[in-house]
Amino acid sequence: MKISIIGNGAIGNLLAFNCQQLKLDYQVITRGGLPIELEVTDNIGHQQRLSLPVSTLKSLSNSDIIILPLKAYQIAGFIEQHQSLIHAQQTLVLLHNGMGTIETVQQLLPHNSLIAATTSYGAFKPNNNTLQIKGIGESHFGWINQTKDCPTQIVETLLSALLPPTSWHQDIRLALWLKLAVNAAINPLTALYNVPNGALSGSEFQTQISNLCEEISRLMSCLGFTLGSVELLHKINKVIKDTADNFSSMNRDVHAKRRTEIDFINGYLVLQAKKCGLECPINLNLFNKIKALETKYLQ
Ligand SMILES: NC(=O)C1=CN([C@@H]2O[C@H](COP(=O)(O)OP(=O)(O)OC[C@H]3O[C@@H](n4cnc5c(N)ncnc54)[C@H](OP(=O)(O)O)[C@@H]3O)[C@@H](O)[C@H]2O)C=CC1
Ligand SMILES: CC(C)(CO)C(=O)C(=O)O
Repeated sequence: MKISIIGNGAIGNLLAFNCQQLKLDYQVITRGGLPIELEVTDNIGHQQRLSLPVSTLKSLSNSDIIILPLKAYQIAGFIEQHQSLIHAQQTLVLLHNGMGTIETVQQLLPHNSLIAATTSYGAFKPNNNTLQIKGIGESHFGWINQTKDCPTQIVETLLSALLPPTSWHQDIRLALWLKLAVNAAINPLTALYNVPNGALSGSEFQTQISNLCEEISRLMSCLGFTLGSVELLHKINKVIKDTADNFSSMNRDVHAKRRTEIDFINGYLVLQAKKCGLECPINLNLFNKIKALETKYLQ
């Protein structure tokens, strides 16, 4: 069973490193297809060199599983552009922060097996040849679509080995919503105030995060997910504590003047609230503020 990893981003390189350790058959599909020598520092400081088996999109069809560890805003473009290279026997795996891409991929590739996933691993790519594994997290997977001939057990075993510990969910959406809530609180606040995640435990942020949890909990309940705002706050504060020294991905994106994933995080929440006929002023305010920042530097 061959795995294609799309892109040599931070999470893509982490997957490649793990494939290599597990001696799996895999290829990394990059835009240029040029060779990449990677120096990997693992979470306990050990260093290893790795020559990535890089291929171009022409080789995409020679694989059984296609993992898309891309930014949420890159998913639709990738699938639209390369749809003709993907055949119906291939299983796609969406692995990104934020929500809103599943529907798009299902529309574009209705006959493929599809898995949605989320991970709390930490990976940092300071340059094209360096990967720093910052933290061993946990990963959640769930089938969105399964074709008749899909080798379910083999796919699950491979993916479970790649980002352990792994949980497989009958309905992945609750796990995705939980991660969405965590990102909706931590990412925009750390980006707007330019602080590490741990700063959000301060009382000046806790009232706003608590109000945000009430907003998200109300919305989740409208969509059929039961999770009280206190439980949500507890989960967010655990991530704040566990990743206290880290700067969130949105903080880093704003710092580097890159596009953020705000449309797929607070933006997705605002859209869903509208559909439910609910107001979500705190999410909307965070969304507008990040959009204003982004618009200024992306012009
Ligand atoms: N890094 C982390 O620790 C974590 C990240 N996540 C989430 O995982 C997702 C991926 O994050 P991360 O790895 O950090 O992001 P990166 O930006 O490092 O990785 C995305 C990679 O995909 C490449 N890419 C995009 N489109 C294409 C394409 N059409 N063909 C080939 N390559 C392409 C990008 O190349 P280019 O730069 O040229 O566009 C880039 O190298 C995000 O949603 C992030 O929020 C979740 C948990 C932890
Ligand atoms: C969980 C969190 C907030 C960790 O920094 C993250 O996923 C991110 O930075 O995008």
